[in-house]
Amino acid sequence: MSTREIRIATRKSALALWQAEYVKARLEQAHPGLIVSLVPMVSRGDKLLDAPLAKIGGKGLFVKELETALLDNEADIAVHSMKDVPMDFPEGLGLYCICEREDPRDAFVSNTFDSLDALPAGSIVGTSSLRRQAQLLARRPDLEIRFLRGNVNTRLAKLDAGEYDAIILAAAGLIRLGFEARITSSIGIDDSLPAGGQGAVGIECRSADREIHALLAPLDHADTADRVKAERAMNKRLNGGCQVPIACYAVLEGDDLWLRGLVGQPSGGTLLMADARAPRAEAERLGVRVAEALLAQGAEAILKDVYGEAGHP
Ligand SMILES: NCc1[nH]cc(CCC(=O)O)c1CC(=O)O
Repeated sequence: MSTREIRIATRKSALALWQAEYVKARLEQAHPGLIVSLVPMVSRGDKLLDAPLAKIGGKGLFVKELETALLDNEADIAVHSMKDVPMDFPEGLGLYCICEREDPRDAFVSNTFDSLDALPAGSIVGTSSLRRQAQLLARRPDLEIRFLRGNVNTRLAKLDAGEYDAIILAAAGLIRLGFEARITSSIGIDDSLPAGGQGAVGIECRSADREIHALLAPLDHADTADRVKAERAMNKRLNGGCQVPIACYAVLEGDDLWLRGLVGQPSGGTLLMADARAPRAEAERLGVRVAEALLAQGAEAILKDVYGEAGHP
């Protein structure tokens, strides 16, 4: 029996729907005649919009409902922003495709100032990412970080309402939603190391669905997949995700991966950094190596403080 229809589980946010539509279009293009439908659902992370992610149970907040739909056979694949995907999957599910990465950088968005450096002392910057906060304050301890969550449209509306002098968002989300013109300036990788997986879309499905795996194969982008594999291996070793002050970013140099990693105090007082290179076939070992270099510098104590405040492991 051959698969004729694929049902995509997706969150209902504009960005999630964009990503699901993107996967649908690419599947239809690769497999003429295949019927692809969307199964939109609300995740816990979408319901609890006014709490800091780190305080409401952290990892997996955006993917659990989608995974349940896969396990209950209400959908066949789930499309995720890779930076929101936990390191481990429920029994019977796995990640079978990583699509080509969009711009991985963080973006500075302001209606008044041209760049981070142009912000006067005391300016109010909106972000709820401890990773962005730590790196921002390390460079500009004179800025005031103010809580900002919600989907991309909500965050831009809050900036436009005058609640912040500037906000920081992932460039990828802005570009995908057609808001590229709102990017005042892109922040260099060195100044704001991204979250593992930032800018990449991944597809999760049932491990036993061989036919689905084969249908997804044309969408897989090997370069992105190896880079993200190294980043996720580092996060996994540090037990981290996108809700903790951990950053990492891998690039290819020929057939070698160069992985940079960072763990920071949310205050910006301490930023630990490490990097290493390895053949791309050893992506996972590379991730573990950089994580261990960070642990050797004391990353565990910093992360323990953060988890302690957040009240989860
Ligand atoms: N944590 C929310 C989230 N998950 C993925 C993106 C952006 C797109 C991406 O990184 O693929 C965002 C928004 C943001 O950080 O600005």
